[in-house]
Amino acid sequence: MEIRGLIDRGYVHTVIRKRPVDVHKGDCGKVLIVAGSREMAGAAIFASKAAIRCGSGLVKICTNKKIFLSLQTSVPEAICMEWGNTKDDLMQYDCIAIGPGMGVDRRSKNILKMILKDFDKTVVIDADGLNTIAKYDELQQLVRKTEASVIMTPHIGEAKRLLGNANIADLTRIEIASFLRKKYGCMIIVKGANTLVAVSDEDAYTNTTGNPGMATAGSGDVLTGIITSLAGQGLAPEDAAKAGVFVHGLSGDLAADKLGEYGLVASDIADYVPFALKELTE
Ligand SMILES: NC(=O)C1=CN([C@@H]2O[C@H](COP(=O)(O)OP(=O)(O)OC[C@H]3O[C@@H](n4cnc5c(N)ncnc54)[C@H](OP(=O)(O)O)[C@@H]3O)[C@@H](O)[C@H]2O)[C@@H](O)CC1
Ligand SMILES: Nc1ncnc2c1ncn2[C@@H]1O[C@H](COP(=O)(O)OP(=O)(O)O)[C@@H](O)[C@H]1O
Ligand SMILES: [Mg+2]
Repeated sequence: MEIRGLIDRGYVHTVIRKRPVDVHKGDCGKVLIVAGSREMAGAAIFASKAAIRCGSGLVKICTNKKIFLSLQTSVPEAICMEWGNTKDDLMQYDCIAIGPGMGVDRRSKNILKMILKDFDKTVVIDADGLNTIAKYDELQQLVRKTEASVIMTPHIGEAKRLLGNANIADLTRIEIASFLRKKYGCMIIVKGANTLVAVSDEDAYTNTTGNPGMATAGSGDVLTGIITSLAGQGLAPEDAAKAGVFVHGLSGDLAADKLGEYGLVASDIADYVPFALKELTE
């Protein structure tokens, strides 16, 4: 695997376009985000707020009923759904995200299994979605076999778990991506300063946006929402992954210009997504 180039503004301009005047919400993607739990409502809020702010026509959140009220207060545009109802026809969605703050248990395993078996568009897997896959061989096989285009978004700690707790401390980002790619055969985003996006066994790209202010709880959940939204709006999985990390970093940069790096929080990144998209489509 080699770094083929940088993810820069010039490239992102070619994949995120100004909206046609006659567009309607049905054209803007219907996405499902499986996220959150009683202890971690925030993760579901950040991901769904980012997805709606990134332009999705409809965002549905599948989560624990106990956090419906917090979600509906923080992101009233999103529709809440209970875990048990995930069987509701998955193919109606243009993209599905799974993982932020959902916990690692049998229920997480079962939902992942269902999505990987029954869905054939883009699936973004983050956080506890990745931790659950790391725990069950059966899911690891399914990631390799699924017809869906899977995008995994690990930070270094999650990457280590996905590689069976191997010692990866001395590996470069590209070596980590390469091992993950060999094991899972899907698109891999290794997060952190200069996030790396590995789109095939040969090709990887480095992001050029983002700042240390983004080292704050929930900023990865925002990234999940952005990539999911872009894939749901019709970007090819590879473009959703690459443009998604760029838009995420640019939103963080615009937020930091205004707020500085210390006080920047995840909700700010989601709130600045519209400004990043405005800049990119003007
Ligand atoms: N408000 C909410 O609801 C929020 C909920 N959230 C949810 O919390 C859940 C747990 O997710 P999490 O990422 O916080 O914990 P976890 O996977 O154990 O990772 C920590 C381990 O990984 C390592 N590590 C991490 N990054 C690294 C790096 N860049 N480079 C190197 N190492 C790195 C780190 O190592 P250390 O720093 O200790 O050396 C440590 O061992 C998950 O469901 C998530 O969605 C969050 O989204 C926050 C907001
Ligand atoms: N120093 C940094 N520079 C640029 N981006 C960063 C930096 N630190 C963290 N980020 C970004 O913030 C996000 C953190 O995601 P993650 O570790 O999953 O956090 P959380 O689980 O709390 O949401 C990633 O997109 C990562 O690239
Ligand atoms: Mg995370």
